[in-house]
Amino acid sequence: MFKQTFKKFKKVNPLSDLQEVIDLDNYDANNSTNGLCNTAMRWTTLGYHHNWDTKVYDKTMHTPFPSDLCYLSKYFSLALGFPNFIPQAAIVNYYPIGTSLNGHTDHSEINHEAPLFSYSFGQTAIFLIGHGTLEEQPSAVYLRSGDVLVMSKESRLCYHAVPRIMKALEDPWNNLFTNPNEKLDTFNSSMNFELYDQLNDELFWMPFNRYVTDCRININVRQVYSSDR
Ligand SMILES: O=C(O)CCC(=O)C(=O)O
Ligand SMILES: [Fe+2]
Repeated sequence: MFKQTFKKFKKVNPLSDLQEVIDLDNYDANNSTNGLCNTAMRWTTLGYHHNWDTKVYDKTMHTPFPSDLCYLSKYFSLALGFPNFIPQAAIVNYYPIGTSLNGHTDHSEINHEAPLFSYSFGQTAIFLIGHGTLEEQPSAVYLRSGDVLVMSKESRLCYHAVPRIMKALEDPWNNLFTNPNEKLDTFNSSMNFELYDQLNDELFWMPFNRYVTDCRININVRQVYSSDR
């Protein structure tokens, strides 16, 4: 998934600010910079692309939604009582430590009944979740690597923000792949085994590991329309 967003979507996605996050084509394991000393927040979009200028999803701007992210989101939506959820669009946010995201609501989707699923990887975020107006006090929660946040029902249209990315106390992303039996988990039908095996290859994993050592990646998945179009 990260490889896809770093490499493929960087090239083909017209609505992306993904520059110099990791240059996989020219990555040099002995060079400590490799575009990683990036201080700005970057983003890219998947599926139906959100146009940040017009704030609408343009139906003509569509690229296939990644199947692994689709399976994952359907798994959570089914388990949490939203069996009709259709993953149609995602925003991938890349946050170096020290960056932030201003308060906003996500209301550009036509369908506000469907939940929004948000996955966090790498460094820890302080996430503020507010209410329907800016007058009410928000609550603060940590979003750590592996956390899944669901915004559904009344929270779907609430104000939220990421005021700070902080250094995580642990790096669980580095001990995920030690047990081969993990391959037999729930997702094995949707897993890309070739990619999974590459994760044990230190050279393959190194650029991603170096990136999440100082940065956070958030992927948030939305249903835009009422049905599949
Ligand atoms: O990074 C996060 O946890 C939130 C991102 C977000 O709110 C958004 O992309 O709309
Ligand atoms: Fe948001």
